[in-house]
Amino acid sequence: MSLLAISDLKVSIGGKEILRGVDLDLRSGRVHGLAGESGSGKTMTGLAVLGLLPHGARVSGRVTLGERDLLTLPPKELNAVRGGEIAMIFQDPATSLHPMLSVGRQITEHMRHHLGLGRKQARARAVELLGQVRIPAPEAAIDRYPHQFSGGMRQRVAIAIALACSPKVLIADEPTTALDVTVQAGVLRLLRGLCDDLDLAVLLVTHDLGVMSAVADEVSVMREGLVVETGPRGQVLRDPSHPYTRALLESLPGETS
Ligand SMILES: Nc1ncnc2c1ncn2[C@@H]1O[C@H](COP(=O)(O)OP(=O)(O)OP(=O)(O)O)[C@@H](O)[C@H]1O
Repeated sequence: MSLLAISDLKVSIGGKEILRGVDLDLRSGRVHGLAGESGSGKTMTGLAVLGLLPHGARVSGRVTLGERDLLTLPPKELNAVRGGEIAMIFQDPATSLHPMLSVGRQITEHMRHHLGLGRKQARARAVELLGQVRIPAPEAAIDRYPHQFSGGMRQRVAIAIALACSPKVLIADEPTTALDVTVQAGVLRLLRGLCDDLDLAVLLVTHDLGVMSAVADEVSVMREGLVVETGPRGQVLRDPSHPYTRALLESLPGETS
């Protein structure tokens, strides 16, 4: 059964149709890959789920989490869902983390705000989270600042912040694109492991079908604001039914699955 269901999601900005009726189902304990060329609407889909579309965007359709349609939720309730039940990580951890605050502060602020934890409790949980994302020596790492970590470690910190309130859904938008190839696999393995261990529903947005083939259970392919193909990874990547998916696969240099 789907945990988060997106149906007939349409978004237009300034009269331009960006999403033209997107359907996607996310399930707990599954990584759902969302592929497609640049500009196809992958990021907008993630932002629409979180109610973070650019000012002036018009949106219709349904985004249901349990009984609730997130598109019609009052701002206060949506705010509680965002960061609480649904979290997002972005491509570049250098820009999503605050440079002047220690990583511990960034994790604990989030928990104190959403969960109302006390300072000591929040710090203990932050150490635990840093361990969970495999940051070495978490007790010392908690007092460091983002620039004192490598790119891969910074993305792990961003993941720890995203997990702080025990979300059910994690939207990861190109989480390894800005990283050195040597650390990409480790971050993907971490995401896969967290999905399995925490029973998270993960939406993995990427233009990289190689990344997709490494971790996704299901794959959807977007083109020009529509999902043109959805299915189990093996089927979509080995035996695609849509010509656009075939063209994407043919543009890859090597084997994908
Ligand atoms: N703030 C904005 N205002 C108006 N149009 C926008 C805005 N941001 C993005 N768009 C347009 O929305 C469309 C979808 O963009 P989106 O970022 O979702 O694509 P994407 O598939 O994630 O691409 P990429 O892989 O390059 O991130 C594009 O045509 C883009 O030009």
